[in-house]
Amino acid sequence: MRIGLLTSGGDCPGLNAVIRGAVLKGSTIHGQDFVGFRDGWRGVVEDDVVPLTRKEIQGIAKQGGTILGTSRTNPFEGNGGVDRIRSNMERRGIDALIAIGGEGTLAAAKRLTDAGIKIVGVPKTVDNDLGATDYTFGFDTAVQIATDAMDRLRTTGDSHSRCMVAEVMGRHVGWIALQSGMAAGAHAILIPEQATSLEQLAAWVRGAYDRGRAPLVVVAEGFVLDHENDPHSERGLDAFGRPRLGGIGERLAPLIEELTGIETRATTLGHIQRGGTPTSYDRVLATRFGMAASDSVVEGNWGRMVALRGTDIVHVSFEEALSSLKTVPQNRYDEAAILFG
Ligand SMILES: Nc1ncnc2c1ncn2[C@@H]1O[C@H](COP(=O)(O)OP(=O)(O)O)[C@@H](O)[C@H]1O
Ligand SMILES: O=P(O)(O)OC[C@H]1O[C@](O)(COP(=O)(O)O)[C@@H](O)[C@@H]1O
Ligand SMILES: [Mg+2]
Repeated sequence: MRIGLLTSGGDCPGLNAVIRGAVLKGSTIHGQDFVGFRDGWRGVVEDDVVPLTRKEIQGIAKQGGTILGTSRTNPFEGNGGVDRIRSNMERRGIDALIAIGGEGTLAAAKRLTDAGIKIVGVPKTVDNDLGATDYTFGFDTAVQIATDAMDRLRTTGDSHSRCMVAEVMGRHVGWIALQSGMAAGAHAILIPEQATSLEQLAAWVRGAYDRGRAPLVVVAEGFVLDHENDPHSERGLDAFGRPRLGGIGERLAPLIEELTGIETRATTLGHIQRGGTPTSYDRVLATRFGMAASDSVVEGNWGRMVALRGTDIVHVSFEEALSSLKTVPQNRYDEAAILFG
C-alpha cells in the first residue's frame, strides 16, 4: 500500500517524529511505502511530492519544524477540490493519506473523507485546544520554552524592580499561559476563558510589588479585557481569513504602568514557542502517534484520528475530534488564581 503524508497548519516541534514513526513502522512491519506532500494541502492539490524512505527520515525525531513544509492552504480553493485530489492520488498510485494537523486540517480532511478520499488523521496543536485528545505533541515543548523565557524575564525584572509582561500563544485558549505561568510562579495569568478587569490586574501587580517582588504577568494572545468583546488583533488576517492575534502584552504594559506607577516592560514570545527541538515527552508521543497512524491505515480507519487517552493511543472520528474546543476549565483557573498577587 502506498501512503501520502502531509503536515498542515501552524508547525510545531514533533511533526518530524510523527513522520519518522509512521514511515519506520509502516515500512518495516506493514510493507507500506510512503511519499510526502510538500506544504500541506498545497502539495496534495498541486501534486508536489517528495520521496519518503528510511533514508529521508534518518535522525529527524529531534528536529524541529517539518521536513515536508507546511501551509494554511485550503484544499477546496483555487485549483483544488475533490476531483483534482483524487486524480493526483490515482496517478501516483497513492491509496491513502495521513494528514497531520489541527482542527482546521481535520475539518478539511473530514470533507475529503466524506467525498470518498481515504484519510487518517494525527492531531497537532501547540495550543492544546483539541478536546478529543488529552495532549498532542508540541504543547509540552511550547510550555517548556515559555517557562524558560519567564525564568529569564524574572531575573532582569528583579534587577530593575520592574513589572514584566510575557505574552504567549494559544489562539482562543489559555493552556500555554496557564501551564507556563504556574511553572514560572507568575503573579497574574490572563487567559481568554477568564475576562479580567484592569483594576484586578493592577491589584495583583501592586500586591506582588509591595511584598518586594518584581511582578510577572503572563497573558495569552487571545485574552479579552472584561470591558471588551474581541481579542486584540492588529496584524490583519491569516491565509484562512481569521484575525491574527498578538500584541495584547504591549498594550497592557503602559496601562499597568499608568495604574500602578510601576515601570513595566512587555515581551512577546511569538514563534520562538514553536521552534527548535521537541522535548522527550513530545518526541515519544509523536512517534507513538505516527506508528498508530500507520496501523490505522492497515485497519482502514478512514475519517478517524489517533488520540491520547491517559497513556493509551485510541481512535476518534474526525467529527468527534472537531466537536469540542478544549478550553481551560474554571477549576483549573481558580486553582492557579489562589497564587496570584
Ligand atoms: N472548514 C474547513 N474546510 C476546508 N478547509 C479548512 C477548513 N478549516 C480550515 N481549513 C484549511 O486548513 C488549513 C489549516 O487549518 P489551520 O486552522 O490554519 O491549522 P490547524 O490545522 O493547525 O488547525 C487552513 O488554512 C484552511 O485552509
Ligand atoms: O503561524 P501564524 O500564521 O503566525 O499563526 C499563529 C497561530 O498559530 C498557532 O501557533 C497555532 O495554531 P494552529 O494550531 O491552529 O496552527 C496559534 O497559537 C497562533 O495564534
Ligand atoms: Mg487551527
